[in-house]
Amino acid sequence: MLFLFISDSPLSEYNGNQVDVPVGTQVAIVPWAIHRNEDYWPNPETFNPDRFLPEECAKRHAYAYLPFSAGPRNCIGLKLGLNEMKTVAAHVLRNFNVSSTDRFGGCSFVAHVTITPERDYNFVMKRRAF
Ligand code: HEM
Repeated sequence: MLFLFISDSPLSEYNGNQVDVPVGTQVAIVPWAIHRNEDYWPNPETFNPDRFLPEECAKRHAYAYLPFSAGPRNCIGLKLGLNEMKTVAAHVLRNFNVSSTDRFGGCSFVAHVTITPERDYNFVMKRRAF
């Protein structure tokens, strides 16, 4: 799926395999919107890691999930980034109980180069006893 922003016209959505793009068109691919498209991600705001089971991934369009972009100019740090995140998450969760009074549903975000929380969120980290 490709979202086209054509000049100042409203967002148009295209669901086929090819589209004619007029000269001068600015094209923006919006992963935030793609990752919340109910056609690919039912209840998109629900935390459901099972979405990423191999058999579930096989059912989806290859470009339905684009955190590292796709194609010849995708992120060269993809594997390093994923491994770093898993390593940090494993170390933190192994050593700390993490809680928060903030709820994800109450979060709001602003669009910068990357999408950023609008404000700080408080977490409590208590070292786990072994
Ligand atoms: C969670 C971590 C990361 C995310 C979500 C991420 C995401 C992305 C995305 C979406 C792009 C494409 C940007 C575009 O369309 O122009 C990109 C490109 C790139 N990323 Fe990452 N990235 C991450 C980590 C890293 C790391 C760890 C490195 C290097 C060690 C890296 C190096 C690059 C480079 C060099 C490009 C440009 C590739 C090119 O234009 O051919 N990224 N990244």
